[in-house]
Amino acid sequence: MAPQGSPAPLEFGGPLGAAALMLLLPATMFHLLLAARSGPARLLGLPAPPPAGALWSPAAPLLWLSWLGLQAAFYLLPARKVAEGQELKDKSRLRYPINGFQALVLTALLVGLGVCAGLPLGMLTDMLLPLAAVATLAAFLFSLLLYLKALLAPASALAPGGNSGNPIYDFFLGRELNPRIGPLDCKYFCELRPGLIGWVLINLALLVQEAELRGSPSLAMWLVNGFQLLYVGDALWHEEAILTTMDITHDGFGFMLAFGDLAWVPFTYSLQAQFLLYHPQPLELPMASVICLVNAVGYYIFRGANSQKNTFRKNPSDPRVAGLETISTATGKQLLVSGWWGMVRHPNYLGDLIMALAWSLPCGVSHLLPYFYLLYFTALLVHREARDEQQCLRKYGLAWREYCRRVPYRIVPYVY
Ligand SMILES: NC(=O)C1=CN([C@@H]2O[C@H](COP(=O)(O)OP(=O)(O)OC[C@H]3O[C@@H](n4cnc5c(N)ncnc54)[C@H](OP(=O)(O)O)[C@@H]3O)[C@@H](O)[C@H]2O)C=CC1
Ligand SMILES: CC(C)=CCC[C@@H](C)[C@H]1CC=C2C3=C(CC[C@@]21C)[C@@]1(C)CC[C@H](O)C(C)(C)[C@@H]1CC3
Repeated sequence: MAPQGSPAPLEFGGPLGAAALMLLLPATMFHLLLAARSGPARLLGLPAPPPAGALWSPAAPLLWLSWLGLQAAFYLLPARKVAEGQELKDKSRLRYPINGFQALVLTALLVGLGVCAGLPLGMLTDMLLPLAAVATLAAFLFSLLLYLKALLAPASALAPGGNSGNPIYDFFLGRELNPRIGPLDCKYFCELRPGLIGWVLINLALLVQEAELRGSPSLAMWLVNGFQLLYVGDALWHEEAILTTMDITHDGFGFMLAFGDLAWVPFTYSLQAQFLLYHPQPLELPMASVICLVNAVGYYIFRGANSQKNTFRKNPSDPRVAGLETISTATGKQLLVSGWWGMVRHPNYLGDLIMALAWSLPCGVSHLLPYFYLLYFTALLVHREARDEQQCLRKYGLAWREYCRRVPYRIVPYVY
């Protein structure tokens, strides 16, 4: 265990790993976008190269910037609540507007009005490659600006992780913990608004385009749209909960999150809907009902576990959690050892993975491509679990070891 106060150990394979990821992640994203459009739709193997000019459109930067501007404007509107973040190194707490769900509703109203006025939403699907190119470029430029901005930031504003002194590693992980431009908190804004809401908008455009091509959207397309809308709506409804995640409290804002939020989430998380537009899949009602049940079970575990921990962290005496068994730690905080958090050490990851399976199943079993999200997400959560484990061991020491003894499985009971 690294002693408290020592420099954070290098993650993601250090500078070499960070450099490789900065090339691999955008390459994978474009590979997936092209594979979804190609006839064989192979996850592995090279898809046909895009026709000349398919990666660029002069309208794309304008469209993308307008989208970012619109979401920033919604962020700055009066909020139903202003929440305080975790205590920072200098003992202060930042304030965050809780109006993400409002931004989703306003976006839906605006898009609805646009469609009634003749906006060709389905045509957005032809712009996905150029928009992904703009988002990738923007993520690189934005990360560079954030890196330079951090040079002027006080030491107390720097993240525990992204300040190793190696420019490649620090550019990737992000140096400043909570960079702000005026009232806009860049990381909090990017993590929940343009990418997540953009994801459901892309899904909707794919559904509209399918209806235009084939007369009506398929049942599979409805399911994928419905499940992912529920997931995004849930994230925005419980927006305040993100303030305690490691992305906000531990990770700096660098290329990893900028690219992840602005490009990776909207363009790769919509892969199932993209696949379905180009490769329609038959789905009968009985199978659809089973898939809905799988999603419902996943959501029940995901929401139950996340809400239980959030309620407990806000107020351990809340009657909904007061009866649960706990372990005391030297920091004064307690750890739950019964309820969802007594079943495995990351029950919320288990629920999230079950939902990920339900999002791929409507795409049938003839192709591996729509299962990319499940495979990637398993790798991401296994790695994230290991990172969180290290951080908890550093925070809670022996109490964490005792928790691991009492709750031996990490994500899947009796398996892992
Ligand atoms: N769709 C996607 O791409 C992604 C989704 N997610 C989802 O985001 C959600 C949040 O995940 P994440 O931020 O990784 O982590 P968690 O919400 O699991 O939070 C981990 C933290 O919870 C606290 N904790 C751990 N065990 C206990 C316990 N027994 N009792 C009380 N508190 C405990 C610790 O913090 P402390 O003690 O300081 O409170 C720990 O650091 C998950 O549902 C995950 O599936 C995450 C990444 C990507
Ligand atoms: C491969 C790559 C570029 C990695 C970067 C990782 C990011 C894509 C993810 C890190 C944590 C995330 C979270 C969500 C989306 C993906 C990223 C940004 C999240 C907003 C999805 C909705 C959930 O309900 C959530 C709010 C719990 C979640 C928070 C973490």
